Amino acid sequence: MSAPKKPASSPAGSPAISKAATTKAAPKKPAAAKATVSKAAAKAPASKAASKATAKAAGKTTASKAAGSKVAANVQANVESDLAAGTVGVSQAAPARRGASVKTAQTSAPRKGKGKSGAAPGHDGQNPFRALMRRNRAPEPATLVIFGATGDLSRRKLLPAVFGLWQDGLLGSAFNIVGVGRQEMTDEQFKDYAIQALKDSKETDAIQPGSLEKFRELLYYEFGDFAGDEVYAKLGRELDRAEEAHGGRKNALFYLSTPPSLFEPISNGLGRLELADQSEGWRRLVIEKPFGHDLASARALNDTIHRVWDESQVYRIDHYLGKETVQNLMAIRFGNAIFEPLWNRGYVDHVQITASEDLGLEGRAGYYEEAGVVRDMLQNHLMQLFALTAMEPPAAFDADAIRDEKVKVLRAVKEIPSGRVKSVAVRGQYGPGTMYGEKVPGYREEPNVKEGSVTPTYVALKLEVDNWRWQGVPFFLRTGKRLPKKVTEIAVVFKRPPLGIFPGGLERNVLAFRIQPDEGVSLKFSSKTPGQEMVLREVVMDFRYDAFGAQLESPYSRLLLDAMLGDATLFPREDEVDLAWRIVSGILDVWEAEPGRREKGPDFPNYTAGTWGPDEADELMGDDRRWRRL
Ligand SMILES: NC(=O)C1=CN([C@@H]2O[C@H](COP(=O)(O)OP(=O)(O)OC[C@H]3O[C@@H](n4cnc5c(N)ncnc54)[C@H](OP(=O)(O)O)[C@@H]3O)[C@@H](O)[C@H]2O)C=CC1
Ligand SMILES: O=C1O[C@H](COP(=O)(O)O)[C@@H](O)[C@H](O)[C@H]1O
Repeated sequence: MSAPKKPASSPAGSPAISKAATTKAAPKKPAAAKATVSKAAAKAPASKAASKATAKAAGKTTASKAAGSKVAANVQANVESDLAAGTVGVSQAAPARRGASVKTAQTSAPRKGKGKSGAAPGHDGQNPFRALMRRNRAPEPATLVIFGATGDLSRRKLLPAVFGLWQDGLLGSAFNIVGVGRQEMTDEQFKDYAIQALKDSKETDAIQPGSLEKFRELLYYEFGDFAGDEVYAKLGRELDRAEEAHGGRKNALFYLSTPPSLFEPISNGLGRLELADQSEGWRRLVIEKPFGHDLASARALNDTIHRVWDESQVYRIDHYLGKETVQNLMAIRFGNAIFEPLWNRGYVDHVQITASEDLGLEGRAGYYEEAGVVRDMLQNHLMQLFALTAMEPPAAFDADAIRDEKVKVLRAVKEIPSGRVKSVAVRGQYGPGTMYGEKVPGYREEPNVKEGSVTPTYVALKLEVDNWRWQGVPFFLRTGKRLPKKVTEIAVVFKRPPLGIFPGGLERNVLAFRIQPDEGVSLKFSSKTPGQEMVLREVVMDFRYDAFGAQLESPYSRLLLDAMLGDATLFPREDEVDLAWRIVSGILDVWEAEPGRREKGPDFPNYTAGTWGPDEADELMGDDRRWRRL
């Protein structure tokens, strides 16, 4: 059991932990173990279609930047010249508190896969905004335990996110990772697997020389049947080993990156072996989405989890809350005085929230056939975007103040009983079509989708909020797969001017928060066109997030670090999840009624891949409003 203490070897100067070869008995195959490493290694890192689409999106980013309007270009130029002149109020003298590896990152080539560098330099070639980009707290020594470490999410997102944090020196000293899975593997085999995953993932930061070798030393693996006790007993020994190695407390973050059917057995197993007990160090549970299949199952899951864990130990992850620009929505709303006075029924005509995806099913039929777009995107990501847009200003920027406000506004959403579904919600499923000049199959032709499937891949929804701020202001939400492009945006559309004294110019102003790609904020307003006539046209004032010259971090790295620091601000609380399910459950009840009880089955497919969804979605907006062209 006694693991030798190993000298520091991380780029951040963190002591790495080494496991004595004798600490693990020869692997014994558990009942549930079904494959060997070769199966794991055989899994494709990312589908061809996905990488192609991403590459296209990256290409488009550059193209659309170049094509920005003159106004946009001027505003951008102003921001950059302000930066260069140092007139933006950011102290360049602020000492860098991060480790050496961060300094290297500031001056080194852009990170792999993120496609963003574009530093706007100050006098000394450094972007002064970068001085603000640091975390002043490091987590305590801890073990990150990833259940489902051989899965797609772990391979493509989690391991790269942890590696990025570690390489940036943000994980403090004595951090280590235990992967847990059902496949029989030795530590060495898991290390090989994880290092290969880092090399393959598009999300991995630029790898500093020697980093992978050092990171490898932090990785361990355990396997077993998640329904039994043995695997949790082995985890207990891993925590003893980590404590001996770094002399800290036995802090542990358990990340459930498994199919949802395993959330309860794993939570119970950790409880049975007393691994949720915090007497020897903090213990936290991160749970992936989907959190429940409907309101009843989400409540049952919450109850089961709370038999073992206190709510303060539970971190339900919604990766949209880890996106920089989602957080920037709060910064802009509550860090400025000019927006809040307009943010209400007096000035706002309606709000549009769009999360369109160009990707199709990506081989996830097993999951998606059960979930569909309502559970996959609407109940979680879009409801969170809605809540952040519509909530009242919190009294403080802390977990409970923010989550209390989100809960209040979710509670104010007008119920959607079965009888109202038809008038406020539109569903769709894509048929065959063309994306980026290539033919793509319809949903029903995707591998492993049931013949004649009625699973929706598109939803548009009109939400009404019964409170003083938003009475009479509709919120239109839409999301779908195989739409023409990947774009997530929140657009606050203002009322028209009360009187038109110029030819033209009675357009609605729009404040648009671009969550991804081309992250930023733009304001559309009317301006006089040059010339003798008083003729107005719409122009756009554009702030691009890349003016900061920083690569955007992966949402998973932000959320993992927050969970390790015990900051739950960006994690939905139990009551938020419950309310979001309540809002969508009327829709699910109608759309998933037994064929006999259904008024009329959906006429699927009802939109062509590569188009903006079914026509009914336009009708949902009414005569005087239309979806933004994105
Ligand atoms: N993939 C993604 O992009 C996203 C995923 N998520 C969520 O993350 C979680 C994980 O997803 P993902 O990684 O795609 O899922 P995968 O199906 O790729 O695998 C998850 C892991 O669970 C293991 N596993 C599966 N079934 C069993 C079982 N019966 N007993 C023991 N272990 C099992 C797998 O082992 P093995 O390797 O042996 O099959 C693998 O290690 C899910 O809750 C998903 O909804 C959320 C957002 C995005
Ligand atoms: O959670 C999910 O999100 C992705 C979209 O996430 P994004 O960060 O790429 O916008 C979606 O494709 C997937 O179906 C869903 O499970």
